[in-house]
Amino acid sequence: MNVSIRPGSAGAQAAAPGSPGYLSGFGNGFETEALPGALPVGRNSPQKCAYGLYAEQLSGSPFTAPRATNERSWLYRIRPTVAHWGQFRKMDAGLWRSAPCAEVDMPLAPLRWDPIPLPEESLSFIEGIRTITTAGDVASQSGMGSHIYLATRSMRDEYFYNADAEMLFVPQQGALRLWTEFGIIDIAPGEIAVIPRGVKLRVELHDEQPARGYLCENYGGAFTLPERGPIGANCLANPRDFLTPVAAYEDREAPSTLVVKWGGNLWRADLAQSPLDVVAWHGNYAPYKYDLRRYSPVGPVLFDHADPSIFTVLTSPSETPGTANIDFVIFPDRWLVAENTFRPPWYHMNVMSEFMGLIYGVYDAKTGGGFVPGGFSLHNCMLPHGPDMNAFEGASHAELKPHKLEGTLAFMLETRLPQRVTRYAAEAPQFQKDYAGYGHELRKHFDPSRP
Ligand SMILES: O=C(O)Cc1cc(O)ccc1O
Ligand SMILES: [Fe+2]
Repeated sequence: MNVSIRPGSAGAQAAAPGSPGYLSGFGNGFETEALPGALPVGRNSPQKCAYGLYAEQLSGSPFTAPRATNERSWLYRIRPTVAHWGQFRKMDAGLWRSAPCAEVDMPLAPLRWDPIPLPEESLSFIEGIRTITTAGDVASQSGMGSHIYLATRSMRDEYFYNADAEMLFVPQQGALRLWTEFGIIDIAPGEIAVIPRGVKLRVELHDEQPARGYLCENYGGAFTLPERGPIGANCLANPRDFLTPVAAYEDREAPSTLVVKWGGNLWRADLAQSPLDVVAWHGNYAPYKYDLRRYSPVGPVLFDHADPSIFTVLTSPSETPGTANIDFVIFPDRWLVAENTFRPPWYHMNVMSEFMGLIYGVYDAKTGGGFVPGGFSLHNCMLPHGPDMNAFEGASHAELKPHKLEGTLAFMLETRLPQRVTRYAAEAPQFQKDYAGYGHELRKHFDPSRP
């Protein structure tokens, strides 16, 4: 295979031999070329591109979107995408579902699952997607899907792109190498990657070790950094920690397949070559990765428990300001210092719907067991939830000296739209039937004679 990796612009992060190189920044206008002079200078569409390449624009926003949300890149490639096009046939989507998907009714209750074990069978990333929840409508470009991926084999001559959604990868076990049209991204648990709508890729397993993780399909507005408001110019997720790959291409003529997710269905066509043939590119519409341990949390330094929005890494906006299509929120290592405060999350009901996962460690609202790494929970629109009995009793009596939460990383996908559970998730043996009643373990402490 002819694979070329070559950092293209000043500012590329130094790459160890064999590892990909990256460009730093969020939403920058990047430029990178794997062969010198492959990028046209000062123009996008020269009469003839260098090296006999084709120019192709990939538009992630309408042409007329305001500058702040206008996203597009120019790709200089061996063949334009239209030449990587075969006879597409609808294929079995396995356990991958898209909204709207009203397969089952679930009890009005908090819902939780144990981790789905990695199977022995051979599963590529695409074959191993199991949808847990869907929200909104893929055709109206609003809402999301939450999935677990289980992968036991690498995609070799198999390529994929998602026309329905931007994809947020949240690995929980095992490392992945994402070979994208824009270059190569390596991610491991603790890191995330975002692949914009329409970007082709194949997913390899590191050392062929099986991998499991969470995948969010974002049907709506592209993920962006939240406003920092009075926090100012620093902390939370800092733009420089987002890494976009330098250009790398495959010049590979071999029988291959391209799977496209479009309109909630999967379609497959045969190709005679790799479509990851982009030799150079420039623009602001590109995949990226981020190490969640670089997140600089800001929180209460005197008393009370702030809203979890202080831990927003990325937000997918809806048309209504402050009302996210999806907020991607994390609960990372941090110091708890608040005085005279019940420090874990409070009991609450929320118009937003909360899907949670645990990458590692213990989540401070659920110390009684049951929410374990690889597991997940759903606290849907206006359904009550909060700390379990163990967490409540512990935090109500704890000595309030500064305490560090360490070795923990939970996350939440919080959407304005109610989430529907798939039949697969409802019937999975990992569904915890008794979780619905955890609130009943909370004892009555009321005593009118003790103010
Ligand atoms: O439900 C949860 O555990 C997530 C959550 C955390 C928090 O600190 C405050 C509110 C909230 O919904
Ligand atoms: Fe919550």
